[in-house]
Amino acid sequence: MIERKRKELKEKKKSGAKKAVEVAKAADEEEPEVEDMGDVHMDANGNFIFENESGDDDDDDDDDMDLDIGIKETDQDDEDGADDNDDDEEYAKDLDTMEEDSADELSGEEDQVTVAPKKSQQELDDESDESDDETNKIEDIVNEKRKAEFFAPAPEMQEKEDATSTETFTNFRLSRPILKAISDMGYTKPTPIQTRSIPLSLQAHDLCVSAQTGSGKTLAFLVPIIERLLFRPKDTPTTRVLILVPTRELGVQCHSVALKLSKFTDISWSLCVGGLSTKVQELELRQRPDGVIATPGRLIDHIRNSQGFSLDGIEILVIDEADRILEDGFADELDEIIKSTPKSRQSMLFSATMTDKIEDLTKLSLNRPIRLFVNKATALTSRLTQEFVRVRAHKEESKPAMLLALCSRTYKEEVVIFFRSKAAAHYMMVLFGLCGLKAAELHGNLTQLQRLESLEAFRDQKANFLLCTDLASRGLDIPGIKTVINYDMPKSYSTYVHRCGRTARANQSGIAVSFVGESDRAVLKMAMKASTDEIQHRVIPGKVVTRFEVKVEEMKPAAAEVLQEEKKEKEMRGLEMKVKKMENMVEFADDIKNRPKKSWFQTTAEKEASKQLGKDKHNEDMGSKPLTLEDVRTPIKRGKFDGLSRHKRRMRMAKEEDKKEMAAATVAARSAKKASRPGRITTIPDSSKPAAKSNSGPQKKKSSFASEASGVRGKKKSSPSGSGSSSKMGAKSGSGVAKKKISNKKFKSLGKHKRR
Ligand SMILES: Nc1ncnc2c1ncn2[C@@H]1O[C@H](COP(=O)(O)OP(=O)(O)OP(=O)(O)O)[C@@H](O)[C@H]1O
Repeated sequence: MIERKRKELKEKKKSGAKKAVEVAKAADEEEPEVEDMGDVHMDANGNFIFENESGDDDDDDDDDMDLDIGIKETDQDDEDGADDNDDDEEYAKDLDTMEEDSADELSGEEDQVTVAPKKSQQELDDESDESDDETNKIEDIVNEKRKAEFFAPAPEMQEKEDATSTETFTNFRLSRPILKAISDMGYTKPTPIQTRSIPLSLQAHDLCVSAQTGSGKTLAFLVPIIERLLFRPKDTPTTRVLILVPTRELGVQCHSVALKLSKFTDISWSLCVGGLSTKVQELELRQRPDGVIATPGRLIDHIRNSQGFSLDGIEILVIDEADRILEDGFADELDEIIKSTPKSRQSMLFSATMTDKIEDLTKLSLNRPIRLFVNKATALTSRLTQEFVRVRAHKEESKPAMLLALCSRTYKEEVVIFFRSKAAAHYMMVLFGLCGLKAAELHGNLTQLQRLESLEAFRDQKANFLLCTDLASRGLDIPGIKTVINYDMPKSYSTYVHRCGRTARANQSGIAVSFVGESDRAVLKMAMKASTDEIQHRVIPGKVVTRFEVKVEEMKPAAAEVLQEEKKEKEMRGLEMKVKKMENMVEFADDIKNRPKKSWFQTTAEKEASKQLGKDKHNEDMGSKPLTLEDVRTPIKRGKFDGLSRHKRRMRMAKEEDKKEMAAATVAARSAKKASRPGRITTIPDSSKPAAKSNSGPQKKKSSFASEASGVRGKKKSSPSGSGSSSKMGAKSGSGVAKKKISNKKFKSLGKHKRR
């Protein structure tokens, strides 16, 4: 009796699952294409067309990733030899829960925020493709050995975690003027990284330093530099210190801290970054300032073209955000800079995501550097709350509405919002303006003046929102930023760390909210793995999103008008500049002819290639094989298994081999069978038979965001409650239309083994 009942129940669930699969599949086929933000254009109807500016294709790896909710996992269970019915039951359970928890069904107007259950480190490690890879272990051992040879051992005291407790700045035996400046700036105790690195830096050790964002690395390198500069020989002015930074804004910021710290000294600093007057910088450099803070490109320009300027006297070189400068297409510039400085210099590298890869570091000709990794376990502080908002593939176009909902209702001030492209940031800036939200933008399409003005407006709280690209992701220190929103999730975890690090700085707390789409799960997974704290899942009620979608629709014509006007203005400005240039060429013809020819470090094409190289390398997520510019100049032939992890590559290769063997065996069996048959006399084609149906069409993958975000994968048997928290997470759709959209019409028509 019990057995019969159980069977009936199973049958019922099974048919329910199939029905759900059908509904989901049908909805899936209605899904619109995912919109990719890029350059904004307008069509004849005033609708916006986005062109992907970066040319990046997010979906490269999707085929290789286990992304599906239910379906893929069901298939996996099949491979494992699990019971078919159980698979369907589990899948049905997912879908059922999703219907219950759909964001559309949220009763109030309030967002729903729940804690995503955290996976144990063991579970996450087990999932990792390469964690149990024997070859990796050997590689790790070899790498560790190489590192032990390359780095000098850190002094014992450096390992103490509570190093700050009794330390004060006076313990470093700093000179009075600098202690006075520190006290003037309001600092009483050094931060852990300052405690550890300042004494070593004062002893002129080479350093590779990694410490959390906002932990005071700038002071950690500036204080000992200024202290040492106080004792410089003063007979001939020489530029002894060079600080390299990746962005102009970071240069401006670092320069301002250096000036404050040197306030009571006679130490001079010069700022050499792009976008500011080369002439003024040239004049300053001629005075041989004690220290120069520079971006690599502008510095090269000065080395080559500013008379009398050289790096011959450099005694201390600092590379801030060193992993960025090492990876981001700066390779050739960095080479030239390193070659121009004396080998005897002291070198210090700083970053929150500092690489300790020997291949990257050897080119800097470091002298047995000491590696200081403070809080190595996580580059993000525990004072940061991480939230994720799921964006389903078919709801990508609702992102502007979701963002406006978030910024109008929840996070209303001191918010930095990151976009993948300049155009997307600007488009949103227009929408924010039309909505009456006070915003400023910061990206590479602005002039340097506009960039600095935007920063100032945001700093002075004249703007509540700063809409920016990754230009602002590193190093910027704006006190009081409460929230960081990743409108587009970055492609690498290190960028995620730096973006989130714009908040929760210097012992303050902060929130990072990320819109996570189907292609962003790799970074989400890494964030979950790296986080020692709870991660929240935010759901914006469907009706709220719909309301803002209507608003966005209504604003489109006005936004189009604004963009159109801006375009015209830009064209006018371009024309004016051309006219001015021609006038100058006529007026100063002699002068121009007699000027020494400027030498450029890279041609525009080479710069582009270099940039692309940087992008690719950056996206490799802390890099693996060092690429050369040549790799970019000559198109790389991609192998069949390129880009796959070793584990996946081996799986694929094994599968292919199995396939080949099977095919060979089938052919052999067929020909043996054929050979044993008596020979035919004639063959009559049977036109009445229908052609065999092909079921080999491409298979669309399904989402498993819920399981990723909740930390529970598809084989829900591990959940003791049996409720399957993954299904719960999945149900809380950001847009609240979960039940409608997972379709399986196409799927249903196929046999289960053919689905695979
Ligand atoms: N000893 C200190 N005591 C209190 N606050 C400090 C101290 N040192 C630095 N700060 C403050 O901490 C904040 C972050 O410092 P800083 O910009 O140097 O961080 P960072 O580690 O370089 O961050 P990022 O990795 O994002 O570049 C600044 O606002 C700075 O004023």
